Amino acid sequence: MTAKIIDGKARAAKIRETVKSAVAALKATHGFEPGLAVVLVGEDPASQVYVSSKVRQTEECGMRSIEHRLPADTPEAELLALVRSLNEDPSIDGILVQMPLPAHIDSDAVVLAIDPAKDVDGLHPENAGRIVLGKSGLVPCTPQGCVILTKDALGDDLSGMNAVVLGRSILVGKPVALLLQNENCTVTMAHSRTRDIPALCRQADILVAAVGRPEMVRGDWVKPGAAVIDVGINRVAAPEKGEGKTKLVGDVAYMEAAEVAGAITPVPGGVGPMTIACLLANTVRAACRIREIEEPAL
Ligand SMILES: NC(=O)C1=CN([C@@H]2O[C@H](COP(=O)(O)OP(=O)(O)OC[C@H]3O[C@@H](n4cnc5c(N)ncnc54)[C@H](OP(=O)(O)O)[C@@H]3O)[C@@H](O)[C@H]2O)C=CC1
Ligand SMILES: Nc1nc(=O)c2c([nH]1)NC[C@@H]1CN(c3ccc(C(=O)N[C@@H](CCC(=O)O)C(=O)O)cc3)C=[N+]21
Repeated sequence: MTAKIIDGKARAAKIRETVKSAVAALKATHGFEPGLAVVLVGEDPASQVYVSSKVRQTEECGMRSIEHRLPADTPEAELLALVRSLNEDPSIDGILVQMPLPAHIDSDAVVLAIDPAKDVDGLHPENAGRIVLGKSGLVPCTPQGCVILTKDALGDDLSGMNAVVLGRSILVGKPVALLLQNENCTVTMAHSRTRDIPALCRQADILVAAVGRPEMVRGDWVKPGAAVIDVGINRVAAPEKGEGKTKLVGDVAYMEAAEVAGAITPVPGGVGPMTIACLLANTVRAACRIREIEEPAL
């Protein structure tokens, strides 16, 4: 079997078109443009790339984008003060603080300081709690993207399917597992202490890999016909491209898994672009909820 490739890049472009139309309609009927603030502390090169694409895509959708780049040694108090000023700023509807933060900053304290109504990353305990309760809040972007791509592959009704989620981080693994449970999947969460992960994975109709281990999931871990959602973004050496060259690989050994799976997301071009598209959609949702106006279907 050769898997259908789930084109996250194309799906993300479609979401951005919908967001763009929704933003134009809000401007015409309510006279405002949603605004997103992205905060980056330090000079991590990968983070700089993501932040630049977030800014560009926000503007392409007709929204306002504000970027704050702070030096790596910024005191926690200063970052907290910035977050509070963004909370108060009526031109800002969404706040994203890029993770990870430098070690001297307590990231829990920073997330807690974000107004939950503007928490477009869905990381504030209030939004995290809403997912646990199965209530609608602001849903974290990468997990939202994973569910959309899964439904594209398997159809809207995921009831009764076995899902295995590798990884239990606050940003990805845990919320993905909860969202799939809210879709009536039977969900198993695996992590670094889980026994016999390959056998567990072979039970999965939906296999989500979010561990940050390059190509950890092998072809013989995949149930024939399964949907494989590869969240991992790992930069590894690529000597075949020349000395000192690198490439991006996922947490799944793509070529092997694609021989067995029914559908699979590539890296790059899978979950990554969906994350940013969902961030833009969340910013529009936040802007509408803050103003108590009807939300467009996104
Ligand atoms: N596409 C996108 O938009 C995004 C991609 N990413 C990528 O997704 C990956 C995961 O990110 P993130 O969740 O933030 O990572 P974290 O490092 O925060 O979490 C990794 C999780 O994987 C588990 N884990 C690590 N090694 C193993 C192993 N050998 N066997 C089983 N479980 C293991 C850890 O277990 P334990 O809890 O026991 O330590 C942990 O729960 C990374 O490659 C990251 O770059 C992240 C965010 C967005
Ligand atoms: N508060 C917070 N929220 C996040 O959502 C968050 C974060 N911090 N920290 C870092 C991770 C990582 N992340 C990605 C976003 C887009 C791509 C993406 O667009 N990737 C492209 C290619 C990227 C490239 O070529 O380098 C792709 O997979 O096709 C990847 C990864 C969001 N994260």
